[in-house]
Amino acid sequence: MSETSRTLPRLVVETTRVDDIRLLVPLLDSRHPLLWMRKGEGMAGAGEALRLEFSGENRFVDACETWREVARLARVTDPLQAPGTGLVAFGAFAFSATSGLISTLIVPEIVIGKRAGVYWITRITALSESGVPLAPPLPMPAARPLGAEYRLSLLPGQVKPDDYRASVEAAVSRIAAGELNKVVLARDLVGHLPAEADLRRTLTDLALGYPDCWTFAVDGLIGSSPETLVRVDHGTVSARVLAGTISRGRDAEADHDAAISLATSSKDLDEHRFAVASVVQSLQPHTRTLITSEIPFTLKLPNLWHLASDAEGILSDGSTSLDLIAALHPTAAVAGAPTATALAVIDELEPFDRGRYAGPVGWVGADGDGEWAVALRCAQIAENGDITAYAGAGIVAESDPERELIETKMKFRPIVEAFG
Ligand SMILES: C=C(O[C@H]1C=CC=C(C(=O)O)[C@@H]1O)C(=O)O
Repeated sequence: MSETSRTLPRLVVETTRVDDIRLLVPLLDSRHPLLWMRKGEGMAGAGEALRLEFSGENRFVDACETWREVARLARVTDPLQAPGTGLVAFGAFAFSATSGLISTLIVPEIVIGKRAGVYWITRITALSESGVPLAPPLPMPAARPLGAEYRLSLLPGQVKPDDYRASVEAAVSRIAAGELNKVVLARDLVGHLPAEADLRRTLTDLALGYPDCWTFAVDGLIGSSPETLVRVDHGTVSARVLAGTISRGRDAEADHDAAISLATSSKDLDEHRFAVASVVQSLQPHTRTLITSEIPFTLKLPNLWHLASDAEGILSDGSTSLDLIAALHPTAAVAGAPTATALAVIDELEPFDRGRYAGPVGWVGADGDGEWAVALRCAQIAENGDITAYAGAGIVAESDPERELIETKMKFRPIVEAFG
C-alpha cells in the first residue's frame, strides 16, 4: 500500500525548551511505548498525530516521498534546531519486501527529548482540511511508577536448536559450492506478555543493561541495538558496522584473550569485511568523502564482543536519512553477500517472516536528518501480547553449526534477560 495517494494532514509543530527532564521511560505508555534512547538521552513519544504505513518493495521509497510531503505541509516552530527537535517521526521497517508486517512512520502528538544538557517538549497537532485540530490536545505525560515486576520465558519458536544447526550446515554447503560468500541466518524465540505487564520495566532493564546501545520501542518492536545503520546530521553521515562476534571471557584475562582471538580470527574478519563493503558501496554514491577505519576495532558489550567499523562522510547529494536507509538496507551484516543470493537463501532456509527484525528502526526529522539502527537484540510484541524475539549469525565458509547456535544464544541474552 502506498501512502502517497491519500491526503496528508497539515501538522502544526511547536518545540519549547524546558528546564529539566529526569527520566524518559516513566513518561511512556506502559503497553504502547514510543522510545529512542542511548546513554539516558533521546526521545519519548506520546499519542499519534499521524501514522503512515508502507509495505512491499517500495516501502522505503514511498516513505521518503510521503515524509517529504508531510514535512513540506507542516508549520514548524523550532527555536532549538537540534537533532530530534521540531517535527519527528519514529519508524520501524520490515526486513523483507514480502513481509506480512507493515512498515511504519509514527508522528507522536508529544515528544519529550533530552540531549547534551538540552531538554525540550514538542507538541504536534494534525489539522483537518478546514484547519481544525483532528483530536483534542493530549494531556502532557507525567512520570508514573513502573508496574509490578514480571517474568516470562521465551522458548524456541519455529526454529528449534536442531533446525538451526541443520540450516547452518546447509548454508555452509551452499557457500562451499560457491553459490555465495555469506548468509545471515536467524532463529526465533516466542513467549506471551501478560495483560497487566508494564513494558517500561523491560525497557528500563534494556536501557540500564546496555547503555551504549540504542534502546528503542516503536509500534511493538522493542530492543537494544548496538548497530547504527546510519545517522545524518546537517550534511554529515555516519554508520557503525558490526559483524563478527565472540562471547565475553569469564575473568579479565579470558576476556582479553577473547577480544584478541576475535580481532585475529580470519573467519570473523571475513564476515566483517563483507558487511563493511556493503555499507561503503551503498553510501559512496551519496557522499563526497567517506572514511572507514582500515582495521575493525573490538566493541565490548555486556554479553559479547563484536568486530566493529565506523564510517563517516560528507553527503554530496542532499540525501535524507530515509534515502540512505533505502540505499543501505539490507547490509551484509543482516543479509549476506552477494545480497540477492543471500536473501534467496534466507527465504529458503528460514521458515518465518522476520517482520521488523534486522530492518531499520529509528527516527527522521523534517529536514531528513535522523538516526537509524539495525533492529537487532529485539522482539516484536503483537497486540494480543504474543512476543517473538529474533537473533541471527553471519554464516561463512568456516562456520560451525554448534558455535553459531551458541552465538545466537548470546545475542538473545539482552531480550531474554529483560523479560526474565
Ligand atoms: C544478525 C545479528 O547480528 C549481526 C550484527 C553483529 C554481529 C553479527 C555476527 O557476528 O554474526 C551479525 O552480523 C543479530 O544480532 O541477530
